[in-house]
Amino acid sequence: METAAPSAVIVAIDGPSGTGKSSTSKAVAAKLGLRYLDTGAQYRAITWWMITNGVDTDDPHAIAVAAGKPGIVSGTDPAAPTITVDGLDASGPIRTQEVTSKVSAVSAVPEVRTLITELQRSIAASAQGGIVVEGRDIGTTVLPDADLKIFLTASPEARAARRSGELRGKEATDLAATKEALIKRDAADSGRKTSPLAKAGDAVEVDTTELTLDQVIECVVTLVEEKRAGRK
Ligand SMILES: Nc1ncnc2c1ncn2[C@@H]1O[C@H](COP(=O)(O)OP(=O)(O)O)[C@@H](O)[C@H]1O
Ligand SMILES: Nc1ccn([C@@H]2O[C@H](COP(=O)(O)OP(=O)(O)O)[C@@H](O)[C@H]2O)c(=O)n1
Repeated sequence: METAAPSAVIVAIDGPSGTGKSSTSKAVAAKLGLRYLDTGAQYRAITWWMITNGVDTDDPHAIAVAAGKPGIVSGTDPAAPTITVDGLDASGPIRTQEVTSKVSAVSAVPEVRTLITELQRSIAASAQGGIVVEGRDIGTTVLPDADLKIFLTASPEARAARRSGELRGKEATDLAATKEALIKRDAADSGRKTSPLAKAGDAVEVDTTELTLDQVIECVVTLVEEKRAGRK
């Protein structure tokens, strides 16, 4: 006899910028009836708060002192994820190039990471039916006991092309500048002392360079279903 309801599953999806983490995670969560958490949005939200409140983002001490002040709330419906800071919708302002250029410095501050990591763990713990959590350190640090860990990669060229396609029309950008900014952010995120961007030893690596988004989604859905079925 087959068992009935699938058990709650926690999926960690990590990787550098433009590998498809957000698009894949949202789609997988929606298909499988799981919640969805964009942890990058939380680091962007705290960075936006620092900028709008005049905190010098080049001063780790000032960032550490202010880290506990903003109230960040993430909505985890994959069809309509939300992020608010002190009750204000931050989904637009957190995507500006100014925030993108400063987020690595803010997210490298240990006090910021401790607070945001606690928030992420409590969100994951309260997601009764399971959740897909995407970021940089989910499999290594935030949820080391996740049922399934995926590490997405893609060539810098493919990632820059995807990002600049997204930015076109919003803010002036060109491919070379996008690629340079992306490589710089990867280096900062991989090189920081506290929970750097890294593949967990037990993560499944998926190179998305030559795959369509649908193929990546299908691949991850299959891996989750295999986990749920207890076949792996
Ligand atoms: N496999 C893929 N092939 C082509 N475009 C993709 C693929 N995966 C994602 N994209 C596109 O690339 C952009 C960045 O994807 P996103 O999911 O935001 O990446 P990340 O969260 O890793 O930064 C989006 O516009 C998305 O639609
Ligand atoms: N788990 C995470 C997620 C994001 N971040 C930081 O937040 C930044 C923005 O993350 P993001 O996922 O929104 O970035 P994109 O890849 O979508 O551009 C990253 O460059 C990291 O500095 C982190 O440190 N740890």
